Amino acid sequence: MAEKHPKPNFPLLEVEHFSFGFEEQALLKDLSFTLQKEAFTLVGGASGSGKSTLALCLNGLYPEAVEGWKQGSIRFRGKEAEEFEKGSLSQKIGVVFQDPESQFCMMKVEDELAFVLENQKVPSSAMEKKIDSVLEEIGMTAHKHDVIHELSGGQKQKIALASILLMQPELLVLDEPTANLDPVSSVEFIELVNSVQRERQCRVLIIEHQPDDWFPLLERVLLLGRNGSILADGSPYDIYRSKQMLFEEGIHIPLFMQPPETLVEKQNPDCREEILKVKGLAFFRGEKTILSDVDFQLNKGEFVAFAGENGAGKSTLLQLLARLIQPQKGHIVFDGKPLNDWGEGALRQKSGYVFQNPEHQFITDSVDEELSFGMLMNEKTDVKTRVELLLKKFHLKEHQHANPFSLSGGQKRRLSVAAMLDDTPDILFFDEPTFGQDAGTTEELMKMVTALQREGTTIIFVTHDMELVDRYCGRVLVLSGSRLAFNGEPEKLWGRQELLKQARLRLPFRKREEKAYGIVD
Ligand SMILES: Nc1ncnc2c1ncn2[C@@H]1O[C@H](COP(=O)(O)OP(=O)(O)OP(=O)(O)O)[C@@H](O)[C@H]1O
Ligand SMILES: Nc1ncnc2c1ncn2[C@@H]1O[C@H](COP(=O)(O)OP(=O)(O)OP(=O)(O)O)[C@@H](O)[C@H]1O
Repeated sequence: MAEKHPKPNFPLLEVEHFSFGFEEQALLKDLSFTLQKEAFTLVGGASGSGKSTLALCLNGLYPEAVEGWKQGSIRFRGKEAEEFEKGSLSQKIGVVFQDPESQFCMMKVEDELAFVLENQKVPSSAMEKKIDSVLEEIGMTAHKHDVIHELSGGQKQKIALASILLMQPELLVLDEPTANLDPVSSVEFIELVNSVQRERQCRVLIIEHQPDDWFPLLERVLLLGRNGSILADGSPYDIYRSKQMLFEEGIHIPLFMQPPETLVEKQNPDCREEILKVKGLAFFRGEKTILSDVDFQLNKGEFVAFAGENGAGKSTLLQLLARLIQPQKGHIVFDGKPLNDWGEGALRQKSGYVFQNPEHQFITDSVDEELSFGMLMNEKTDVKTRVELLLKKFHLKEHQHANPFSLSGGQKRRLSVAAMLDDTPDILFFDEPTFGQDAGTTEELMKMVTALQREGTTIIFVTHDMELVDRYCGRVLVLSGSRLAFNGEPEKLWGRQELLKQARLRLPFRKREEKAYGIVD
């Protein structure tokens, strides 16, 4: 196919001795690389290494939009970033940010896309055609008139992509685009990006912790080190072969390049003592049934996952169990007593909740205060030592005085989890605790969670990560069509092909491999 973007003699992007920081602190250090041929490049690196910051510098938002400084240069097609008219570089280098919702300005899909075109001064007479064409390209024609906040996570991600595609970017930067998607939506989104790239002949930079599903598309991997400088830059196979270096930096290695995993021995506790009992639970939002007829019980010390497609009601169920919201029908019994009979103080002491959006949890102005807040409330001793330990375990020590809102996505998530892990509560509710985390932190987090489980804490994870379900969970509950569609061991779920399809779940890597080799039917 003919190249859509003419190729002058200049490389697409040249980053030369580029550094960026705030006050004395350099976040990106002396980066030099050129992008030209490769269709897909993955930018990886430990959480906090500066990947999102790099994306913001590339499209010209930083240092303009913040009080930051920069050294060195970024050139696009031979022209210095600062020589571009305000806002025009972000059309050539289009970034889809980590949280697509932060990108939307309008209520409805077509208005959002029209807004983007308006900013580009496209005449109204030409808008409809462009909107229809981009919606067709991403397979969202049927959703033209939909309200954005009523779309599923995967659909929102597609609309965020569409709004960037309308600017005809030559370089498309996607910052953890599949982190919030259910397993099938995630694969579909990757296929979509692949077809967009082939059709438009643009170049794509993917910022991602988990390289697995992107791997077949990747031509190059560029890793940032914890100190914000380039750690490695080369072909995917060469980079991911350096296992020791990746391990030390806490970077995920593709599953197929890891030694055959021995499954973590799941701790299926003998304990038959019930901690939660749910009967006839139903929850509605207006006319919409979110959950109905949900019955199950959990025992002390179990490690349970809630799985299901985007919008299936997993977070809703978790919030109901933690009494953050009230059901319209049904009963919940917690530790032998109706949930509503518990006093607020006693309930909060017995349980911990990690929100899907970590920012919903922050109540203080600094990382160390955030960690000590609960301890002081519960009149704990040794607060300083306990805080130090958590800072160290969660790699937050050098940010202890930072405002929680200024942290990177992964750091925010680590802080929200760490704030719940000091104690040994009876039950811990986690809404997607591992998304956007590097390998090192995921490992550390799972060690701490399983240690708590050994001490008798019941753990509930809402997760899209089937590897995690496979390795750690004794039980998985699948929500589909507003009902509880499965309640049992993960191994049994992996045998239920139809249900997996219906709930938009995937087999974990281990089972996909077995299937590929004909070991299972
Ligand atoms: N505050 C709200 N107002 C209106 N609708 C909501 C609200 N919160 C959730 N919903 C809707 O309720 C349904 C269930 O949402 P919920 O967040 O529980 O799903 P989920 O399974 O956790 O999804 P995801 O995997 O995308 O996080 C979805 O259709 C969602 O759009
Ligand atoms: N506005 C800000 N003020 C001060 N420090 C900041 C600000 N924004 C980001 N940082 C710091 O810059 C560093 C890099 O953050 P960035 O979000 O680029 O990391 P990342 O590699 O994308 O991380 P993650 O994988 O966790 O998303 C972090 O240590 C973060 O705390």
